[in-house]
Formats: sequence, structure tokens, C-alpha cells
Amino acid sequence: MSEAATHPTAPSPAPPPATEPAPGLLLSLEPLLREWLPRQRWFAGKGRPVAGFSLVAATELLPVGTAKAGLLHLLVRAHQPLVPSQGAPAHPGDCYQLLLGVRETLPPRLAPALIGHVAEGPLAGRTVYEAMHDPRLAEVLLEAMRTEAHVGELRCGRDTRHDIPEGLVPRLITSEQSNSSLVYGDTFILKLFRRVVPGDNPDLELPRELSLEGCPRVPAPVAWMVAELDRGTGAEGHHVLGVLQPFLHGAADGWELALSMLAKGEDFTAEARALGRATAEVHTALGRALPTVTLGRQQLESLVDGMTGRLESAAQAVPALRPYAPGLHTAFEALADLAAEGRTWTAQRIHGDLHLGQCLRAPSGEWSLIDFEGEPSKPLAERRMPQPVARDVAGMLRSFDYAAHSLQPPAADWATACRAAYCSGYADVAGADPRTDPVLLRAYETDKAVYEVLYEARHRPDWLPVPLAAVHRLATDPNADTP
Ligand SMILES: Nc1ncnc2c1ncn2[C@@H]1O[C@H](COP(=O)(O)OP(=O)(O)O)[C@@H](O)[C@H]1O
Ligand SMILES: O=P(O)(O)O[C@H]1O[C@H](CO)[C@@H](O[C@H]2O[C@H](CO)[C@@H](O)[C@H](O)[C@H]2O)[C@H](O)[C@H]1O
Repeated sequence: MSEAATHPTAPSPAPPPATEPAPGLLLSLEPLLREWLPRQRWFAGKGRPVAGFSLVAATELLPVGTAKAGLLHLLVRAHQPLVPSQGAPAHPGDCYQLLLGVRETLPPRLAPALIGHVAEGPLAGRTVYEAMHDPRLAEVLLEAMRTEAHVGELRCGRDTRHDIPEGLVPRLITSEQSNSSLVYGDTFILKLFRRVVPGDNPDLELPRELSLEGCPRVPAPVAWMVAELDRGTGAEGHHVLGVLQPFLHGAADGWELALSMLAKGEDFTAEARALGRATAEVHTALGRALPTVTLGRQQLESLVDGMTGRLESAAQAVPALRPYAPGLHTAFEALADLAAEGRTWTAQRIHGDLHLGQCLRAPSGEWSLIDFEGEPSKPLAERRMPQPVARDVAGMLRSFDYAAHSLQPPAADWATACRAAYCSGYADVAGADPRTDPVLLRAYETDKAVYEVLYEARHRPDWLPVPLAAVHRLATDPNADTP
């Protein structure tokens, strides 16, 4: 550990025994949350008004009364009626993890973290802010994991094979994220999940399994924080709140790397091939570690029904997709035809949302895959189901196409070469080339492109032409995107 990576002053404050936050706490915070929460990038309920909040769990990690800076850990449910005008029943609402700092006054360096000033209730007169911006409070989280603290309903655990040094200096990473991550001394990264659901989060479950399998392609979880909630909280059960893993210092994000090499006219096929190998290594290890199943006719019919349903609802939501729907259906029908002929496929646990942005290349040139949460909008049970590996392969193939669209006109030959190299790399390790199963691959690429149309229409309308171009090809020429 380098000198610069350790804290020069006092040791981190240990989390105290649990204390019950004062009654009326949520009521006093509600006006601030109502204004602040919907503006956060990770807020999943955008576009639907928040009718109110309920407190699922509250833990004082540092007392808010006495210390200079208090730390409150809250799980808060945001209630959002689906169709308020029609008086529809209230949506149960998503549960969010909030880490709030509480001070008398906020020093200027923490101004960007401000949530607001509390007018009444137990915190009246105090300033509430995002605790992760405050190194003093971020240290408390690492210390809780280092000491395997149990505080209220919060439980920290760790893999004792890894040392967690004291006093690593924290910093919040600022990239666009669905969650929030803190880097400690360039040694560890702690991902704090924002929208939390009961059950095993695959972003902890799968990297742990891969680590036990000795698969080096995924950073192994070093520690974790969970909440064990009792009945009566409206969210009983086990909730994964955060995962600490080694920080791959100096690693390049696959998406950024692909764009920069493409812009410079540099060949990316060697990287694409290495990515194919890395994907296959992860799949092979997951296939060994966790159960695999055979998808027979019935399961394939329900797979095809899911794809068809997603296409129909995306076409409802995005008019530009409608002209292509009949052509896209043929991709799913072809899969249904194979199933009707008695063809079966193996399914296993996979990454579930693989694209170039989920791949990190270390300075050594080794690739790692991160972010095993799956598509966050899907229910947890669905994300944890075994699926054909072709789904991850299709995600990566779509990503090469996205990257090619960073140039105008799009670098179609670049994408074709990368897609082929990726499949070859995959075959080197897995022994089976994804291209030998074109019907399944086309069905998954079509499903992903349809998902992307909806995603871009909702989040980045300027990007909509990228998946729409793919949809056009996939709908009009079944062989157009064959790698
Ligand atoms: N182990 C790691 N080492 C270095 N950087 C990482 C690591 N894990 C994540 N990151 C960085 O953090 C960003 C967000 O991580 P990710 O797991 O994708 O979070 P989210 O689910 O919030 O999008 C990544 O794009 C990457 O740049
Ligand atoms: O960030 P997440 O992992 O939650 O994924 C979502 O956002 C991605 C964009 O950030 C989106 O990916 C799409 O755009 C990427 C380029 O920005 C491209 O590499 C991917 O292939 C493409 O699907 C992803 O679909 C969405 O779930």
C-alpha cells in the first residue's frame, strides 16, 4: 500500500452500537427527499409523481446528536401511484438506500453534496447531505466491513483471505452510474446499491462463485454489507446493500477504449478476441459452479413468448419500431420452429447485461468483467434464472455495432471484424463457436436491439438511430448481422 493511499491522521471511527433514530425522523426529512430523490440519476421511478415515503429501516452509523458529522443509514420506500388521475391503487414503490450526513453547517468543500436544511422535527436546524462525499463518513463504511460490524439491521461480512488495511482514503467516483461507488486508496471499490430488493443480488452472488472457482476474470468480493429485515417492515428478508472488491487501478473501460482506438483507426480485433475468451472463461466457470438446465419445448416457448411480448410493448411505446415488428417477429418464430422440431438448449447462470462498458482492461492487458446485476429493470427472480450463454454473446455483438456508430458513416466493417474476432475468441476457450447457432443468436440480438430501442427512447433519444439501424437490418435480412 502506498503512503498516498493511507490516511495521514486519526484511525477511522468504529461504528457504534445500534441506536434507534428519533421518532418523526422521516417526517422531518420528507420535504427534502421529495425534492431531491427524483432528481438522482439512480431514481428508477422517473416520470411518476412521488406520493409519499415510508421508512423501511433506519440506523445511526454515527450519532447525529453529538458528533460533528452524524451518519444515518436509511432504507426508504418511495410510493408512486401508477395512474394518479384514475385513482389506481398505489404502486408498492421502490426501496432506496440512502446514506445521509448530518451537520450543523456544511463546509464549502461539501456544498455539492447538499440535500437541504431541515425545518422541523428531530433534526430541525441541521443540514443533511450525501454522506458519500464526506471522507470522514465514507471511512465509517469501510471500517464497518473491516470489522464485520453488526449495527441494527445492518450486517457486514468479509472474505478473510483478503486483508483490508485501515485508513484508506475514500473518494466518490463521478461516472454516470445506476448505483454509487466509493474508491478507497485506489485499493478497493465499494459499490452501494441504490434501489434494493429482497434476495440474493447476483452482483455479489456470481463474483463470489467465480472467486471460489478460481476464475480470475472477475474482481473477487472482499466484503459486503447486507440488511436483514424483520417481518412488518414491508420489505422483510435479506437485502444486499454493498459489495467491496479490488479496484483495478489504471484499468480502461472497454467502451472508451474501443471508441478511442476506432477514432485513431487502430485495430480492435485482438481486444475483441481477448474479450471473447474472457466471456467464455466466465461462462465456463459459472457453468461449473452453478446448476445448468436443459431448455425443452415448453421453456423455449415461454422464452419466445417473452421476446415477443417485449417486442410488442416496445412497439407500443416507440412508434418508430412499428414498421419493423413483422420482420423482427420472424427471428423469434425461427427459434420457435426449432423448438417445435425438438431442438433443446443448455441454460446456465450468465452475466445478463454484458456490453463493452462492463469490461475493464488492466494495464497488463488482462480483461475483467464487472457489474453482474443483470438488467436492473427486470425482477430479481428473472435475473437469477439460467439462460443460454448466447444472450451475453449477443449483448457484446450489439456493443461492437454501437461503437461503430461513433463514426459517421458508421464503421460497419470494423464492427463486422470485431464481432467475428469476439466469436472466435469465445470458441477458443468454450470449444463451441456461437456462430454455429445462428437462429438463437439472431433471436437474442433482436431481443437486445428491441430492448435498446426502448432504453434509448426513454433515456437517450439522440442515440435511438443506433438500435433502429440494427432493427432495420435484423428485420429485413435474417443474415445481415451474422458475425
Ligand atoms: N473493480 C473495479 N476496478 C476499477 N473500476 C471499477 C471496478 N468496478 C467498477 N469500476 C468502475 O465503476 C464504474 C461503475 O461500476 P458498475 O459496477 O458498472 O456500477 P453501476 O451498476 O452503478 O453502473 C465502472 O464503469 C468502472 O468504471
Ligand atoms: O449502464 P447499464 O449497465 O445499466 O446499461 C444500460 O445503459 C447502457 C448505456 O450506458 C446501455 O448500453 C447500450 O449503450 C452502450 C453504449 O453506451 C452500448 O455499449 C451497449 O451495447 C448498448 O446496449 C444498456 O443497454 C442499458 O441496459
